[in-house]
Amino acid sequence: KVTMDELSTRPQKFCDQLKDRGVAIVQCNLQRRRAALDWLEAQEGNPSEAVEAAFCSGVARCEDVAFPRRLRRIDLVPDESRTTSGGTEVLGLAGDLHQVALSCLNAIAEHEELALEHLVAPERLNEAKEPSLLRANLYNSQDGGAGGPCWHVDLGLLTVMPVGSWPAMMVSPFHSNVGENAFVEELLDAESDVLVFAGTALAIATAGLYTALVHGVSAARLRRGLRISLPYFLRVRRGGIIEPPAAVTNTPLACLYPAAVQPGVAEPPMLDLLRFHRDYYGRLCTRGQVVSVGELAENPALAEQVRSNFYTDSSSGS
Ligand SMILES: O=C(O)CCC(=O)C(=O)O
Ligand SMILES: [Fe+2]
Repeated sequence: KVTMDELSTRPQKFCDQLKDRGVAIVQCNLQRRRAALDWLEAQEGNPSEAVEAAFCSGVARCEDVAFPRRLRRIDLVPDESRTTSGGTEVLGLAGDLHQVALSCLNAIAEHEELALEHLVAPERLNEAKEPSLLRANLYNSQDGGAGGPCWHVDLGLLTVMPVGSWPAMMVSPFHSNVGENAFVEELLDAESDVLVFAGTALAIATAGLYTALVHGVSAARLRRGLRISLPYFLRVRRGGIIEPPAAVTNTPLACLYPAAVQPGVAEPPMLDLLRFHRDYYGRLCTRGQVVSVGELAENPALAEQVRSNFYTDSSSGS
């Protein structure tokens, strides 16, 4: 386990763990976790408008989704301002996890001598399509788990995740050194530890030095009752441009797993993610079947579907 102090004093320890196992464990302040879970649990049956109304505009979004499985998602961006009613602990937790995520990103930036900090900035939900946010997933135990574990990678730079109501997340055997236990949350002290792992954007920004962790959620373990998980996603800000590290510009980035790479658009490749991944992985990924970039390129009908149906952003231009 890595302490918050060690992130700045011994960044290599954290970076080695992340690279070797695909996931690192960081000890931090999780005082608000329990109260946040309690508050969220009470929101299960509330109308989504009522959940959002507990926060200032642009801070919360509550959606009941059916894909890839039936669940309620409460997204919260860290925000200093007061809640209008309740929800203080969960908003505070979002802020705490954001700080942990930034410290982790800084450790990578320092150890790898890469400029990464400029890629992130606080944004409200109405300012960016997919800003950095805390996502409370409220899984319905009636779902049945027909979708299986829904293997996927997260789209952002880093995901920081405390233990949910109980451990159910599995890390995939695709990652080389994951170890014996696929249920990595079981390695955590719920009161003080978070899992940290990379998403697609970090894989691109480091030219594959760090790879996105393939993970999913055990359907069997969701049948125990209402389970809440609390991942915090640190993402590239709107307009943030990732330039692959100079030393490795010849790496064929398209093979690093990211969906948003468009080979040959610029030399050396310049990538403006523009929140493409969420659409790609979140909507085109069926039952964990990630569509490859090559497949997209060879299938004009699919490409057109992505362009016209998913890749629209009326507020674009910044
Ligand atoms: O619920 C979990 O444990 C993991 C959730 C997750 O992977 C996600 O929301 O991207
Ligand atoms: Fe995930």
